[in-house]
Amino acid sequence: MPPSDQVLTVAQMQAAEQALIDGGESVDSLMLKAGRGAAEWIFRLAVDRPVTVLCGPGNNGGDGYVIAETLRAWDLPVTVVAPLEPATDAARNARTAYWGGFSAVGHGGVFVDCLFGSGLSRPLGDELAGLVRTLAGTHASCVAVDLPSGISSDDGVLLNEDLPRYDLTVALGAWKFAHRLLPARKAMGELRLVDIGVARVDEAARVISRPALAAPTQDAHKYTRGLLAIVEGPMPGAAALAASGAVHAGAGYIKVLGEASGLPVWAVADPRPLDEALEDRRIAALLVGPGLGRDGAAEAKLEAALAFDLPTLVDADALHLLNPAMVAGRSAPLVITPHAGEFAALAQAFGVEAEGRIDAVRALASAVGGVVGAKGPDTLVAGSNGRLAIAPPASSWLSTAGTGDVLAGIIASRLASGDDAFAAACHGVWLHGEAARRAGPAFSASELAAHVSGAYAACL
Ligand SMILES: NC(=O)C1=CN([C@@H]2O[C@H](COP(=O)(O)OP(=O)(O)OC[C@H]3O[C@@H](n4cnc5c(N)ncnc54)[C@H](O)[C@@H]3O)[C@@H](O)[C@H]2O)[C@@H](O)CC1
Ligand SMILES: [K+]
Repeated sequence: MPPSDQVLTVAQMQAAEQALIDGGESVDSLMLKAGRGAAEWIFRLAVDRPVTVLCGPGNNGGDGYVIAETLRAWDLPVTVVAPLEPATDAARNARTAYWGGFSAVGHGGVFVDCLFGSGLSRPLGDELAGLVRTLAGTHASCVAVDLPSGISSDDGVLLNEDLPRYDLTVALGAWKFAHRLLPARKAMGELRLVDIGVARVDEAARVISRPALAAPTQDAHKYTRGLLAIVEGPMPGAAALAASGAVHAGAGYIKVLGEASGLPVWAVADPRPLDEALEDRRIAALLVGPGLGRDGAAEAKLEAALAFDLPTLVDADALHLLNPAMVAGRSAPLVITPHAGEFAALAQAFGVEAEGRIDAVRALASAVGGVVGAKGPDTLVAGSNGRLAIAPPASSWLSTAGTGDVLAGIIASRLASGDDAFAAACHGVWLHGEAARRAGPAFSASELAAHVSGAYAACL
């Protein structure tokens, strides 16, 4: 089986294919594996309906001829639409080996898009884009092979407007970024992966999967499990929500540095001046930002918190105050969790200029010297060393107020429990997504927090 959690760039995919070719495969043999693997999924979807395969000029088109011939041999009615001649040897060979018919358009059953895959370098011209739309509109089901045509593989950007939605996308050899990132992911329907023998690529991005977490040891006490201190601001509800997320995610003791009115009874308030409160040597990790405000007092609190050089998560309001001087000279782990708006403010404060979202997230992690959890419907986690992880799709019900505070509490709790910063962010993102799945529809942030322990139980 291919490593099903790895996500490859086009360049990494080409290098992986080259490694297979160096090991004795040929492009033609890889195309046969890819095409036949895809044909199996299409056969299941088609049942006995006719199939129209749209074949482009490159190796994605070559896959299309293999698919068409395989389905034809399995007695499905198949036709090929080929607006462009094959332009690679492997695609030409695959076309020669196809014994079925051609037509200008097909209609009825299943449309299989093999026009372009990872080699698409520019938007589809009007004629080709129109053909894809027509075929999608005249068939009951649509399947994309490797990628829907018109999508940029490395960042999931749509190169054309009004692209069709597919029922199934069959990825070949490995996931590409477009399979995991919006807006492309929205167009793909169900995702399946065909094994062509691609090996593990060490430096590849990963999809975040269920972590293996430990239960407290027999001799554990609240301090060995980790004391998380949350810096309170003028909006204490946010700190309380973060505390609720944190208590279910591993830390043994949650302290709120402030007046902490309205806190749950299990959280301990420390109303002393922040400098004094931070002297507590038992603090294993700090969370600063939720409900902090953005005024001078908030800035002073953030500065004081970061100066203690403890494992720290900076979130929410504090992300609008963070600047390079505050993180210079720190050596303890740092995690920041900006949503898109906070990310833009940080990119400006840290002078980050990058082309696409992935490069920008990596560049910010490097500039901050920590881990960035770039929150959104397709959350990315980047380490300052270039490591990258992508969250699995999560419940859209997470789009409600306070869920970010809960996430901050969960990740900070993992930091207090001893996870390294990258693991804390990945584990936290997974627990948060799983808690949302368990919470079902239309939950409040506090209900979400209550489901974190169930998500944790799934990791034991
Ligand atoms: N390289 C390999 O060993 C394998 C590749 N496979 C398939 O090969 C695909 C990649 O093949 P290619 O690199 O040939 O790429 P594509 O098949 O995506 O097509 C690239 C071709 O289309 C042209 N092109 C790009 N954008 C265009 C546009 N907007 N309008 C018109 N022409 C355009 C390019 O000049 C090139 O000739 C993968 O997605 C996968 O389906 C699989 O068969 C497995 C093996
Ligand atoms: K395609």
